[in-house]
Amino acid sequence: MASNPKICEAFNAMQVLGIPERAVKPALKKLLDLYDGNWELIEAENYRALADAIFEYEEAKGLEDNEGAVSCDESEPPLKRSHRGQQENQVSSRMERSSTMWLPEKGEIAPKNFRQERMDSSRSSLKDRRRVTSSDSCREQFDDKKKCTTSSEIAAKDVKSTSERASSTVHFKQPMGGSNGALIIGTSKKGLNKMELRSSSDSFGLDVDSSQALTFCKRRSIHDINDITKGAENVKISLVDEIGSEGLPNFFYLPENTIYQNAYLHFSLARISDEDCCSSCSDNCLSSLVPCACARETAGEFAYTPRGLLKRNFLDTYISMSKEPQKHHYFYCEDCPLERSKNQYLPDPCKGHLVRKFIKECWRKCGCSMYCGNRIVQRGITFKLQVFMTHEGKGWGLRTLEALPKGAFVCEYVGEILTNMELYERNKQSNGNDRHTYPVLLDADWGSEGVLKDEEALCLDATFYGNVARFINHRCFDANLLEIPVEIESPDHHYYHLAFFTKRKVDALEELTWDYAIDFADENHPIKAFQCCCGSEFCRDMNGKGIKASDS
Ligand SMILES: C[S@@+](CC[C@H](N)C(=O)[O-])C[C@H]1O[C@@H](n2cnc3c(N)ncnc32)[C@H](O)[C@@H]1O
Repeated sequence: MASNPKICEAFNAMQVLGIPERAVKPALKKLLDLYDGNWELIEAENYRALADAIFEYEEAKGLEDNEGAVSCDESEPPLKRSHRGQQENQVSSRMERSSTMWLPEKGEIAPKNFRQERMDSSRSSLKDRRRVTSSDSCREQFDDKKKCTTSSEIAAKDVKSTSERASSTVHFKQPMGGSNGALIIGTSKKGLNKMELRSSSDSFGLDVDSSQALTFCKRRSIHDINDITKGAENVKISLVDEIGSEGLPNFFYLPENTIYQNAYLHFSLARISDEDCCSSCSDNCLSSLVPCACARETAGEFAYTPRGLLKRNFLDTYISMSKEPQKHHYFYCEDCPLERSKNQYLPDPCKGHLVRKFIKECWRKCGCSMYCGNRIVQRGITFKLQVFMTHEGKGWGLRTLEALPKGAFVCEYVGEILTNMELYERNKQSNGNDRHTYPVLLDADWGSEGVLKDEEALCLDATFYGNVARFINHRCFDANLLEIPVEIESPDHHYYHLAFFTKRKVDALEELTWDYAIDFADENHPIKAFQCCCGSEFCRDMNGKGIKASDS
């Protein structure tokens, strides 16, 4: 072990991940050269650059090696010190490749122990592996991550179990916070109006076997941690992991809801009647003396203030609906699409859907401008937000980097638009062991029409494709956000946007949370809810970890 404490710490950090000193040494030397001895860069994000450099070094060595077997012989000379320009080239070529990932050959049957399979195949020949770009099917990637069972929840567990195994195969895995499969929980008087779905995790991994060969199962990140939206939003949204416990989450960033397959959505100007738009308005509807037709949905009053915040009376109504849903109006379907999706032939009776108030924004058939005060949600995210690793064991979370006023629009819940049938099918394929995300049911207006067809009963699932809202964690009762249905392009309410607004002032760096309305006591819940560690003194989970905000 080296005497320099910095080096010792680096070795220790890598050892936790199962990487032996001899593999760390050359890469560390190279990095120190490259960064002119700047340890801060090496230590950042729990030695992420070092882990990456080890991979690069071993990969390069593996390619040089005809057999593909990578030797970790300590007697090997360290890498030649490269010329600075050369190193910069290496860095940029690495960045160019950063959106690629390794996948098994098409048609290969998923091996039971995919980790071992990867180890073997990378040992036999790196060339054998197929390089796939991130534009390849997202689903393929999610399916694959199950096989390359990685997780750093994970690393510790793996290291322990591997040290117990004679083969002493150890794994360095970076998990993704992604998910797979889903299950609908319908809005009921019990307060369940969300659907839950399982997630699994991984990103890339490195395996070391007893023959001392280092092989890698690396998944190139599909994310830019400086801006996970990849330029899709008005603002950049960074991702930080001060704890260093997980890899990047596994999903594709989607700034707008997008149809998965069967959902019936038909936006057309012809379907917007004169009562559903304000074609004779101009500029800013909020400044006219008489509210225009677009305020009809909200009883002739605009929901937003001239400062772009939700008016207090609207906010109070929505807060009351989320706190005491039982005091509000429910609709019971004659033939409930949600129950139908669970059992087509003998559906259970409808459990009830909370009737919600909509906000209607001006849209393309309206005469006003994009700066009209009645266009808030459609203008997208404006506040500085950040995805971060929570300390309470909730995984990734979303926080604001600036103070937010009460009633401010933060972001919408964006995901794939699925029919309930499709979501139910997804859920059936879920292995049920992983972190759930919470798809939402778009049932705010199911009561207003007769029997809804399957393709009209919709939900949003941000598991595979979604925006920052997929990182918003649950908090019982006193969450700082609430979700409001917003009509923009479709007057029929089968489809609408679900927008998050602040319930109160929120401080800079505070985590943003919403109440998923989970009934933790519901034994019949088809998927077991997580153990809640929201920290709220009103936490509903009797089995929760009971971590109060002040404890963290
Ligand atoms: C919509 S995702 C939120 C983002 C998630 N934390 C991640 O890392 O991707 C919901 C999942 O986050 C975790 N989670 C959210 N709120 C939580 C809470 N209060 N306590 C424990 N886990 C929570 C659970 O695993 C839940 O299934």
